[in-house]
Amino acid sequence: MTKCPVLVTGGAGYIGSHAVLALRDAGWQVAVIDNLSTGTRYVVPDDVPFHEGNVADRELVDRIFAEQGIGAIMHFAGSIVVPESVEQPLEYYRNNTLSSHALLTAAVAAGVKHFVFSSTAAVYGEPERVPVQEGDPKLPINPYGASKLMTERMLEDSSFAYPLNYAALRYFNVSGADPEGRSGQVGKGSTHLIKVAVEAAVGKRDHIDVYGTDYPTPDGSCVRDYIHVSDLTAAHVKALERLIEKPEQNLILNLGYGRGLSVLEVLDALDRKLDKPIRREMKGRRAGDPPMLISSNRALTETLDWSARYADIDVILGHALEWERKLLARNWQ
Ligand SMILES: O=c1ccn([C@@H]2O[C@H](COP(=O)(O)OP(=O)(O)O[C@H]3O[C@H](CO)[C@H](O)[C@H](O)[C@H]3O)[C@@H](O)[C@H]2O)c(=O)[nH]1
Repeated sequence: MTKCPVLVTGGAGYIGSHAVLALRDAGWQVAVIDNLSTGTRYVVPDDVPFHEGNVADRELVDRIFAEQGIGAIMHFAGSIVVPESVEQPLEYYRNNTLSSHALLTAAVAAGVKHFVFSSTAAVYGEPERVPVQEGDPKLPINPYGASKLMTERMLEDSSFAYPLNYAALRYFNVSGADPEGRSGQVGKGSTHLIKVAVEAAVGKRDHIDVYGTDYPTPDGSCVRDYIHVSDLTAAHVKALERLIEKPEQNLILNLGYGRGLSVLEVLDALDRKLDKPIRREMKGRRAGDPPMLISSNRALTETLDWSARYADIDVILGHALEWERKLLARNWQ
C-alpha cells in the first residue's frame, strides 16, 4: 500500500488531534485545517502544516490540496453538542452537512480518492436493540445525528458517481487521552461524563451530577460503550489503509468495544483512583438520553486488522486524569 498525504480537518480538536498523532506514528504525512472555534493550536505538533480556516473555504482548501498533494481526507471538523443542535438546527446543518458538502465537492474536483468521515452512534437514535449493528435502522432523534447521517448519504451517493471511496465511522462514547500525554480533551463547558468527572477529580468542579438513577438498567444509571480515543483513531488509520487497498469498497463501521458501563460504574472506578471520592448529586434524567447504547463491533474486528489496546476503564480514566492534571499544571483550559 502506498501512503499519501492526508488532510485532517478539525485536527486541533479532541479526536482530530489524536488522529494526527496516530497517522504520524504510523508514518503518514499530515496537514491540518481547523478554524479554532473549539480546537486549540497546542495539541497539534509544531511541525505539522497547520491552516487556520474553514473547510467550506474553497480557495483555501484547493490551495492545501495542491500544495500538499493531498490524496485522502479525515474529516472531523464539525459541531457535536446534541442539545445545542436542538436549539440551533440550521447552524448544525450548515456547519456539519453543508460544510461537508463543500469539502466533498472540492475533494472530487481535485481528484482526492479516499474520505474517512467522523460519524456518530447518534445516527441510530434510540436503538430497538443493543448491541447496535450497522444495518439497524438509522432514525436520528436530533439535528446533530441527522446532520451526520446526511453526510453519510452524500458520501454513499458520491462514491457511486465519482472515483472516491469512503469510511463512515460511527463513534460510541469517545474518552481517555493520548497515553504519552501529547493530547487530550480540552475546553470549557464539556458535558461528557468522563471529562466532567476528571475535572471534578482535580478540583475544577466541586461535584458531579448523575442524570437519572431510575433507568431500566442493572443499577438504574445509563449504560454506554466508552472507547479510548487512541483505539478509536488507530481504527481510522486502519480504515484508511483498507480504503487504499480496496478502492472499490466503502466501509461503514461502529467504533466501540461492544461492552457497556453504567455511569455509576465509571464513577466508582474513578473514585478507586482518588484519595477522596467525588461528591455525587443524584439528578433527574437528562432529556434525550437513551438508557443503553452499546455497539456491536463485529464488523470492525472482522473487517480491519484492529484490536483494542486500552479498553480497560481504569486505563481510560488514568489517561484522562493524567491529561486533566497536565492542563491544570500548565493553566490550560
Ligand atoms: O455530568 C454528567 C455527564 C453525563 N452524565 C451521563 O453520562 C452518560 C454519558 O453522557 P455523555 O454526555 O458523556 O455522552 P452521551 O452518551 O450523551 O453522548 C455521546 O453520544 C452523543 C450522541 O448520542 C454524542 O455523539 C456525544 O458527542 C457523545 O459523547 C449519560 O447517561 C449522561 O446522562 C452524567 O450523569 N453526568
